[in-house]
Amino acid sequence: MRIETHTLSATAGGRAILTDVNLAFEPGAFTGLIGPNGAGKTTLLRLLAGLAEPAAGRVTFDGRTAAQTGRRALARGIAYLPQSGPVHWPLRAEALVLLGRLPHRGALGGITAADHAAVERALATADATHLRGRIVGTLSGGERMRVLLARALATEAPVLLADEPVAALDPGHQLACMALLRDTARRGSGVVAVLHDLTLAARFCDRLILLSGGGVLADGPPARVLTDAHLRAAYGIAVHRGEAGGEPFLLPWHALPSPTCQPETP
Ligand SMILES: Nc1ncnc2c1ncn2[C@@H]1O[C@H](COP(=O)(O)OP(=O)(O)OP(=O)(O)O)[C@@H](O)[C@H]1O
Repeated sequence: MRIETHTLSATAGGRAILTDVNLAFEPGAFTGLIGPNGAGKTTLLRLLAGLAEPAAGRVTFDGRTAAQTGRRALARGIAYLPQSGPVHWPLRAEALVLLGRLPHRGALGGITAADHAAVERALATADATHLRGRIVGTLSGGERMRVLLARALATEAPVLLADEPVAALDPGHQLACMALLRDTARRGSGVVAVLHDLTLAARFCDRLILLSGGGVLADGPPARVLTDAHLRAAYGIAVHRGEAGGEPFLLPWHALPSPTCQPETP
């Protein structure tokens, strides 16, 4: 599924968050959505998922609006992994993952062998099989995130939108999760993830979109987006750069006084 935004604008609490955003997301690419706190990453992701209405402009899914596509087709086409928060439902992890299969069920349809197989695959892929019997509310932040990732994977949708999927994970699971998202894109899905770790973003993503100042400050391959000038303008930081095994890495090194944010002019 190809998702496009057309002169998309978003407001929240009476304030403009994003203005005139034009982007296209193709199948088979892993895109990282980066930018400072409050830049509008979650806002954009929810619009891409058809979960929110834009203030102006529109989002299309294979050329059609959310209304034309229909709620059920959207739910089958797009898996949305929200930012991790507490889960208060007294639900076992396996039952939560099974909820990812809901878009595939008919009005009176029961759980099929295909649903069970998809849940098994998703639990294994997210390294969450051993958590299947646990009550979700008792899981640690990282365990909960892996179960929520399994729920998104169980949908087996051609698009996966993930909001800070690695924020609560330990370094080993961060690397595994980023590799999993990249592999999911390699198999043909469109994957978009909100990320704060710039080194992980640079290493694993095909494309980065840097949001800042109400719009897209930079969009392209990681090396073109993560320049000193862009990082200074968006985050107000200077970075330390290096290389390991032929791959570049960068570490946020120190904060600079008063960043200025200017969206890129087309
Ligand atoms: N319901 C709301 N009412 C008022 N302001 C809101 C509402 N929802 C979001 N905002 C504001 O919109 C801006 C963008 O929020 P959003 O969650 O998209 O940012 P973000 O880039 O994902 O940030 P973070 O990196 O902190 O998660 C923020 O300033 C936020 O406070």
